This record gives sequence, structure tokens and C-alpha cells, in this order.
Amino acid sequence: MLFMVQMTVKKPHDIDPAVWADIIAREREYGQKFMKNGKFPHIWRVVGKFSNVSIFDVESTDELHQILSNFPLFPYMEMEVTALAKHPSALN
Ligand SMILES: O=C(O)C[C@H]1C=CC(=O)O1
Repeated sequence: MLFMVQMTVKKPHDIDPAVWADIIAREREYGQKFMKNGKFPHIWRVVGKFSNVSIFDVESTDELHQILSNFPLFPYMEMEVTALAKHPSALN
């Protein structure tokens, strides 16, 4: 099942820079684990925003929720999830 997820980061203005840097480092490591195993094949930056558009390829909505809710940045992100279906004009 394919999902498009837009994640928008809401950085607390008063967060300790070292704490934030640690969260960002753990976020990268956690996300790249799913990029390597094929469950998170795309991530794109939304130009001009601290936001991304990502594609997840998972078995179920429960699996997607499990992955998303364990992102270290989860408490600091708004997420919009869109289920994707094959387009009839798609060549592959
Ligand atoms: O920088 C971001 O857009 C936040 C974030 C969410 C997943 C990831 O790898 O980074």
C-alpha cells in the first residue's frame, strides 16, 4: 500500500539547540533505516518550508502509523496522510 505523507516540522522556539540537534540526528538515522529496507522510498523537501513530502510503501495503515509515530520528531510534526491508488494512465 502506498501513502503520501506531508510532514511539517514545528520547531519549539525555546528548545535547547543541543537537544534539537540530537533529535534531528536520531530522526535521520531512524528514517534512513526505512529508506534502506524499501518502506520509505522517497522524501522530498517542500521548497521554502520546514516540510517534506514522503512516500511510504507499507503493508497496512497500522504499520504506517507505527513507523510515523516512532519518528523522533513526531511530537514536533504535523502529518497529513493520503492513500494512493494506481492511476489508469500510468505506464508502470
Ligand atoms: O526534515 C524533515 O523534513 C523532517 C524529517 C522527517 C523525516 C526525515 O527524515 O526528516
